[in-house]
Amino acid sequence: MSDTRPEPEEGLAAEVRDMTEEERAEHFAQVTEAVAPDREIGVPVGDTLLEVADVSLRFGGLLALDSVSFDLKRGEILGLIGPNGAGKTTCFNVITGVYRPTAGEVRLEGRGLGRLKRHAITRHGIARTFQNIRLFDEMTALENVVVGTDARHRTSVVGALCRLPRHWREEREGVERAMALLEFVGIADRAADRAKNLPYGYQRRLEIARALATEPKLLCLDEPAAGFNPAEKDGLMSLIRKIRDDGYTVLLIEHDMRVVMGVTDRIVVLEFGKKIADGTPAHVREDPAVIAAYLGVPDDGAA
Ligand SMILES: Nc1ncnc2c1ncn2[C@@H]1O[C@H](COP(=O)(O)OP(=O)(O)OP(=O)(O)O)[C@@H](O)[C@H]1O
Repeated sequence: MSDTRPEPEEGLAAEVRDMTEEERAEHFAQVTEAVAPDREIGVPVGDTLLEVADVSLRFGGLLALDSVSFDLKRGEILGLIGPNGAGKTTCFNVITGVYRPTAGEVRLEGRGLGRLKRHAITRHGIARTFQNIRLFDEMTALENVVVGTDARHRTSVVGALCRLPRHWREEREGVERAMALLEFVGIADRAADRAKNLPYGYQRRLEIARALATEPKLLCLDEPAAGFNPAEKDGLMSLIRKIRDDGYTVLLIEHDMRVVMGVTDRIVVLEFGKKIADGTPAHVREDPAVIAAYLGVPDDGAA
């Protein structure tokens, strides 16, 4: 990938490009507010948001997760790494309700997610992106994000069909917030383009915007840097930090060690479905069990 990273001026809607520096600062403050309306900006790493408690998951004869436990603090960027087949995506799938654990429990803000369905888990505040981009190809970038804001709407189907005032207000607010999100992730200049026509890097950012549209407490990113060149990876790292600084908590699966080491506060390492390490990037990098798990993997290559 060579031409997909937004330059500083790229990704901005035309009217923002024409603004003075002061107007832009004011505008971006409003964008930040619109992107995280209910969050305290700049929340410090704090109390426990998510607990993965003794979770096991069996696929037939394969124990894909074996009594895995870790937690995630509010405002933290946590990396989940491990060699291929270690159980990272399975762990995401358990957290987001795709699979139910064979044993153990996932708790969000102390509350077991139990038998909640996927959409209910989204409503409780967990959103994700996918290893293989999943967008509505024929919809515009803006429409893709508006769909995400729908998860928060309170109008009933009857209310929508009867075009009640709340329905219109929510529609309008949804579009405004979606536009702010496109700007936040740096792709507002292509808001009206169909998703399938966007450059690859824009599609990845669009997935993130759509996930943020559900106003998650926890954003789970599954290999967001896959297929990116080094400059694009730098751009992505800045975006992940910006997302955290806006009050979100981030769980990141990523194969690229430079990205993982550069952006996370803490890292959990899985191998063959078991947790083998949990600590700061500096600690994990020196851990003999982690080094052994990764032996033979090139520095900049797959984790
Ligand atoms: N639906 C499934 N049915 C059976 N086995 C599965 C299923 N999903 C995953 N597995 C197996 O579970 C193990 C963990 O897979 P998982 O995809 O979670 O690993 P991963 O760490 O995300 O790997 P990668 O880095 O390659 O994406 C693997 O052995 C995989 O083959």
